[in-house]
Amino acid sequence: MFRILVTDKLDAEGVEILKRYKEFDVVEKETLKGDALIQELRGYDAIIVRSETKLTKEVLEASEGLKIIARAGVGVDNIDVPTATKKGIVVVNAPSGNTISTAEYTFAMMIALARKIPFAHASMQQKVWDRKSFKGVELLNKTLGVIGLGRIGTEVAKRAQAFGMKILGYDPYLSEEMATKLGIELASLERIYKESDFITVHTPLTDATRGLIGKKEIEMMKKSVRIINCARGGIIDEAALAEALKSGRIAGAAVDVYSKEPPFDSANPLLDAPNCILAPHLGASTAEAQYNVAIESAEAVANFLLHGMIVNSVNMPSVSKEEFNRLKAFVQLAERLGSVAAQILGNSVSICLLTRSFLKGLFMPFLGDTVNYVNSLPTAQARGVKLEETIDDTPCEYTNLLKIIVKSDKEQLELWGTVYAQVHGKMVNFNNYFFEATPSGNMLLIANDDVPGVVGRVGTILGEKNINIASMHVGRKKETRKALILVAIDQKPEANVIEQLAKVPGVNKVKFLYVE
Ligand SMILES: NC(=O)C1=CN([C@@H]2O[C@H](COP(=O)(O)OP(=O)(O)OC[C@H]3O[C@@H](n4cnc5c(N)ncnc54)[C@H](O)[C@@H]3O)[C@@H](O)[C@H]2O)C=CC1
Ligand SMILES: O=C(O)C(=O)COP(=O)(O)O
Repeated sequence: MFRILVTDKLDAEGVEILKRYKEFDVVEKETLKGDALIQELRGYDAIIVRSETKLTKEVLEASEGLKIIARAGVGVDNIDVPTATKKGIVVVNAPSGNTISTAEYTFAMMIALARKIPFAHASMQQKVWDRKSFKGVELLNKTLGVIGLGRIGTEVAKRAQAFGMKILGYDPYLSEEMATKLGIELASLERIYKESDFITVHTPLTDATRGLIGKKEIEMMKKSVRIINCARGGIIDEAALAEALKSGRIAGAAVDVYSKEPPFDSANPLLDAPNCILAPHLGASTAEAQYNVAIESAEAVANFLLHGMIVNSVNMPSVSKEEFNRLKAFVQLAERLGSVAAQILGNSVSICLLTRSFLKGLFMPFLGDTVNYVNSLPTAQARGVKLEETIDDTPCEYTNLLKIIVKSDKEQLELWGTVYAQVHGKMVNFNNYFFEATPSGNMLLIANDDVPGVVGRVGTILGEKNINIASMHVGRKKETRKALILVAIDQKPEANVIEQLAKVPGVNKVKFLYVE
């Protein structure tokens, strides 16, 4: 039975999906904070949150048994992802379910700003019929600066085109070709600040985007500019924006998100800034978006807990269901080869999903269960392991081949594996000894001279000790007259058996291996 905690308000359909599984115990709680969250979280396998629950370093460090955090939305800045990764907790989000809602909302903000609708509404509520104070501007032929051209930014740009706006865009990760296709002119931030009539930000909050627009940037802008932030509080410096509004340096702003939410106890200067539309983080608050993200998150949690399948992870490579099924045998094989390498080389190794699987296998014999698919890569990096991954399409004698080369201070090990019929993972090369074996369970790896009698004597000794041989594979190098025998056995042999085998004439080395 897996325990799943749902905090923040998740659409009922998402909760229903999870409750349909007999394997899940689903508990719904209001948004929890601090100690209450720490206490409650103990013993849960999964948690589903929106933006209100803060899964801080302290909360995650105190958690026990948590395997997956699902964010029913895009931004994961309420989750300490590095701590989750260190603890081996998969973090997934629901990246596309609220894109349209947030893009439409940004547009609603832009038009409301251009036509001063909320201010006119407030005046009407005061029973003032004022037709002079609320003269606005058209969007036609105006320049819109879009900073961050991901899912939401590009949808905003598409809508702006329909309104006849010119779009200047900035996103270090968007190619010129793609921008042109989208009808966006890529421009420097400086040009966007200088030429735009409206500026909207759609980036995540990162060290690079925190305070992206501050006093200096506002100084470059037109006096008539209107600024919109439906992305994350803190991308635009709140004090600088409030000051620009109060001094009339800019025409207006629309803000949905704040550096601290709710912003009331932090005396946010935007609260009493003029010409500023404020909303309580509503970009994704539509029936459609909430339905979409709840289903995406519930399915991600179910697929992970029941099948180990990872989709939309922000700290693990994601694979689709089809890809996962195709890769399953490779993942297992890579992990097993990693385990073989670790036991051969010892733990002084200096050196996609398969790499992580291999690394998991490589570190498990020394670090035990603390290492998993999520933290195997950071574990390797923290130990100074150098990694190189290459994909080679050149045809070879195998339909697929996983080649792994591990270098330690003292030696180098080359392992090859292949998967047959999408399920049977075989090790086919061990340091240029070719054979075909399943690296699993109790095994003896015997390096010997390629002379008659060795295999027989090994079999006799094991038989005398009542150790059953499950399979035996021999790889030979004719040029050096050396051989390698991999013997799968039903139980772990005593140390004296290994000593006895090592004394067999022609045997040079015997190593016991155990692979899950
Ligand atoms: N107000 C609300 O309720 C909602 C807010 N959001 C927020 O909107 C933002 C955008 O979401 P999506 O478009 O779904 O994300 P996305 O990941 O599709 O797009 C973000 C874009 O920002 C770009 N970017 C990153 N660093 C940048 C930098 N330094 N300068 C310029 N561009 C940079 C990335 O290349 C990417 O293209 C996120 O912060 C998300 O949390 C999303 C949904 C609802
Ligand atoms: O998806 C996002 O990034 C959002 O900001 C939406 O937040 P919410 O789920 O409405 O608390």
